Amino acid sequence: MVPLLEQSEGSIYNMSFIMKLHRHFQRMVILLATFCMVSIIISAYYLYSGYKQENELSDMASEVDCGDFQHLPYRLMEVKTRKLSDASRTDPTVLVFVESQYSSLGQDIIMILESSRFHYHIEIAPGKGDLPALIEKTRGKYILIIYENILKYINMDSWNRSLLDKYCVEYGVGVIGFHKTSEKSLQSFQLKGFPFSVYGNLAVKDCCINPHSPLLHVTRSSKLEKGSLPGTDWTIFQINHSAYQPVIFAKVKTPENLSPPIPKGAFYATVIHDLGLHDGIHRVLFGSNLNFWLHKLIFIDAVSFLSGKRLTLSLDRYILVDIDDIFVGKEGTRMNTNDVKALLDTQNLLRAQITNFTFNLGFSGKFYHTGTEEEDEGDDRLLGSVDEFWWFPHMWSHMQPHLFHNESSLVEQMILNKKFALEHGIPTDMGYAVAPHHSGVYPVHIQLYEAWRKVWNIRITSTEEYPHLKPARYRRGFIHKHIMVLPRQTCGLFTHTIFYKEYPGGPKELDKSIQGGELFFTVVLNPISIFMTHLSNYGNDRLGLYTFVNLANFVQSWTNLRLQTLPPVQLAHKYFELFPDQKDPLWQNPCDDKRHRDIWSKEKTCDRLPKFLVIGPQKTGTTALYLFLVMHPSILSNSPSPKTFEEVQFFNRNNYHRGIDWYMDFFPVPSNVTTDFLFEKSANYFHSEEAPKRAASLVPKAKIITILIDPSDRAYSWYQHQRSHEGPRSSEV
Ligand SMILES: Nc1ncnc2c1ncn2[C@@H]1O[C@H](COP(=O)(O)OS(=O)(=O)O)[C@@H](OP(=O)(O)O)[C@H]1O
Repeated sequence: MVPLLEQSEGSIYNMSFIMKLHRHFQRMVILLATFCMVSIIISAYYLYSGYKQENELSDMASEVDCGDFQHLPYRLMEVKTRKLSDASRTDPTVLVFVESQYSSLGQDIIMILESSRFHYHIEIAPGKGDLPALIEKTRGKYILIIYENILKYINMDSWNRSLLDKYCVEYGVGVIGFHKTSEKSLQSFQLKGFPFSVYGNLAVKDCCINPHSPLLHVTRSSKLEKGSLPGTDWTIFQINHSAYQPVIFAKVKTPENLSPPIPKGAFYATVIHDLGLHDGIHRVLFGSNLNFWLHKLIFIDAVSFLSGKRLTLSLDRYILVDIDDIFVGKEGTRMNTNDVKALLDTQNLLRAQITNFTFNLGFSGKFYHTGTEEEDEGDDRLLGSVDEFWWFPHMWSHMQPHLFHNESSLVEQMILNKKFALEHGIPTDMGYAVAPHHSGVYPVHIQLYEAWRKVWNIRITSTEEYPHLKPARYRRGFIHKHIMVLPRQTCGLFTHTIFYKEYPGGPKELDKSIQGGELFFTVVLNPISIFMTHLSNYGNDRLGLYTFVNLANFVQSWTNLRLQTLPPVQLAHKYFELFPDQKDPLWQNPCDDKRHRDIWSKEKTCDRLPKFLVIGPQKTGTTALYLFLVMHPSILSNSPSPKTFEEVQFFNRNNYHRGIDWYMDFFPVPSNVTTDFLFEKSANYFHSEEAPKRAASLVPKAKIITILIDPSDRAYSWYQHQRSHEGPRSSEV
């Protein structure tokens, strides 16, 4: 028997064990419950803060310098976009809806498309949203749609909008639009159909690029771009949906009066990308125009991305820097030995950024050693490093070739320069030459072409003048008499730009041009840029070195472009490989452009061009008409051609490549330019594919005469003609 006490002790012991167990269990339950609660709270916190982060992206971003990308909010991670459909079912033409023919943003859009050599079609955006035909047979007519004013797209009537959306989805076509607020617009509103708010009429500053934006191609996400952005009418997008990605951010400068208020110093998207996750259509919206250079760059990339890379610029950029007149310069403005040393050092420095970079030096031997003592030593230092550079000849005495009517005197001048080159070990086989002031290159002075070939075996030259100096984006190349003429670009350095402080328009103009201005976009938009600079840009303040070092730095910081240099012959082949359709020239009247007239030989005239053309067609009585016309005392025609008799047949076939001197030689010099009428009859201009554009270019004001008769009469006459000439088709008729 267990004693009671003991019994009770035992039972007490048992009881306390159970109670302990119970307490432990209770504690465990409480602990577990607490743990669960804490987990829930933590999860809720993170969920909430995650949501908040998405909603208040800009607030988070405001605390970081966007150059430090690892601290930027999670939304800036790589994203999956909806794949663009096969865009090859559309023509590579952009449909641009502009506000008016003269609207400035519309013109900027067109300017970039033209400079990129993309095809486009312009429509004035109608109020209701009526659309042009988008499909031809089963093919889409447009690869991309651009709205200068995105509100025209957003507010179009539902019928047109659903048509456009259907087209975009079916053909994988994206939309680019610009939202620019005016003084009248609301400061804050919801963009109809989009899950984000828009704030307008703002000034913004300090901007950076989302490095994970799938749009980026040419553009490289770089450091924070400090400073105010142009204009005070910016729109910013406050996104709270993961289907939209910011592309560019900027801080708001004037947020005081905003309702609802937004934090000062926060980053907000000025460009957003609708990833197409919602309705299958990619859209890129700009909260301003294209005045800001980074918007221009992103616009180029948006066109590339949304066209499935069919309207895209390659990343290779070839740059050739010519230094003209390396010995020609006023005493006191030329290079001394230190300048030459700096030239060599900079050339080496630039090679790190521009593969194979080499300055291309042009020389006129007559001016060697015509500076001060120090400058003459500079000349010798240049020749002491002759192998470090590429060289190209000018005229011996820097004369303009169009002043030489006689080819043999041009040849003489060139021989003198060649002798100088041989005496000083300057290479004579580069195949490239440039003429002072573009003289003789375009408009073509045929004597120059002939002399170049004979003396130097020149195969390449360059000019800014074809077809005209301005607009620069229309400059083209051509091949004439086996000489490849490449377009030259303008870099803003001339004989008189020798001091930074005295740069035209103020020194900051040069910096602006380099940092996202004209010079920068010249490189971005032209696969090949040949720049002409002058000796005096490398002495004095050495502006030439300043310009190209800073340009290369800027291009490298903000783009993915691969800069390189090629010797002129290879460069020319590359050019016509890229632009084969430019090989054939299109001649213009040299007297229609003042700059061209100035470099057109005084011994030649522009008056020996026809005022009207009888274009055929054949067998319609053109010979009879020709004979009747020449009976008139004021109507004069060409002298006969040995091969084609009264017809010159210039515009239709290969005679065109003989040049305008050849053509004009057929015509008399009119005794009275106003009352005399020169004309030409070539009956096969009528069916020539080339003749219309060639004639429109050279004689744009010429009247055209054509004779139309009953086609069966013409066919019968043609049949007789073929029979009498034993033509191949006569027996088939
Ligand atoms: N005044 C007048 N009115 C109408 N038709 C005329 C006139 N004069 C010539 N002819 C007829 O035109 C035919 C020759 O045309 P073309 O001179 O244009 O021929 S060509 O293309 O230059 O070879 C040729 O036609 P066929 O005789 O039928 O061959 C000419 O007879």
